Amino acid sequence: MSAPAVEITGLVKSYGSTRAVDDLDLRMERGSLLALLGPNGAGKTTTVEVCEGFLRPDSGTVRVLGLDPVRESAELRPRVGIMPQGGGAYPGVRADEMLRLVASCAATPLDPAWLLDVLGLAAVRRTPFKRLSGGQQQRLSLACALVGRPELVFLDEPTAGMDPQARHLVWDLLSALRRDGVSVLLTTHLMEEAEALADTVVIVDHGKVVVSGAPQSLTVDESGTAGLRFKARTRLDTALLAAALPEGYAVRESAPGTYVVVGAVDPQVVSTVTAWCAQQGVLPEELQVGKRTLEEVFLELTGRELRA
Ligand SMILES: Nc1ncnc2c1ncn2[C@@H]1O[C@H](COP(=O)(O)OP(=O)(O)OP(=O)(O)O)[C@@H](O)[C@H]1O
Repeated sequence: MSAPAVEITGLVKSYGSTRAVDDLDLRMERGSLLALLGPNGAGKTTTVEVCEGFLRPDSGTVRVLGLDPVRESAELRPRVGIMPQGGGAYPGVRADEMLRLVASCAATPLDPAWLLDVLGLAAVRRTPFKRLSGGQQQRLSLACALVGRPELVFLDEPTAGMDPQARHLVWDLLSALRRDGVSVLLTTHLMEEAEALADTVVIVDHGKVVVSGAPQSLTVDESGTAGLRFKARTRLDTALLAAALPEGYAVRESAPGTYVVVGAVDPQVVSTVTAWCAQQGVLPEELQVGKRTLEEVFLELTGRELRA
């Protein structure tokens, strides 16, 4: 059986006294798309740079396509595509020259003209890199990561700074790659990107995995149902509210002033919650029945906003 696309065990990486990655485990199956989601400074880039072989772990093991990314980098390089954060190129090089140059290093490259077209760059193919907009530079950098037909790609914030139209072009291309069996590991702090694309989302914070799983499984609550949430003043008596509900329901204050009713929601449950709030003289704001967003998952687990 072939090794996983990426397997990380107990990864620790510090910069001086800053522990950027703190005992992180991760497994990514071949042909899947994994999103490392977390706020700024969570350790996403550091994790990816260790996988790319640019940084050595302080401790722990990392295997990419079954290989050690530092010791076996020569074997890995032709099989892996990399889009670093911020990209970069010679300022004077034209978009198509740059992509053709990268393609010339690969055994069986994709057609550069096709890739420029798919990424909405055909009209600027003769434009020097430094004159491309930030979003166009990002797309060219993505094209460079993909043109060699890699088995696995690492994309560090691939859509940062793109307008919604460009972002959707990139999402479509990444979905197509995944359908073709390419393994994709991307970092993002856009939860809608993770929800739209990923088979597996790994939410990281302070260098640790907070939670991981399929987006559909993370966004239902622990009872496996859609759940009910509302906001109100802090420190409501959650035990009292739970007692007003049928047996088996639980109520938590998941973050200060955010309440979650865990259990199957039906009209009677909504009515009981609002009636109980009325008795307490409390207005339940933003009352919501349905799946959580990944933003809410992060908030409930860390007490902080993902975008903060
Ligand atoms: N070269 C470096 N030297 C010192 N500290 C660093 C260096 N690179 C990263 N750090 C620190 O390590 C921590 C993790 O950074 P990292 O870039 O891996 O996070 P990130 O999740 O990718 O963040 P972002 O979303 O902002 O890119 C942060 O506290 C950061 O300041």
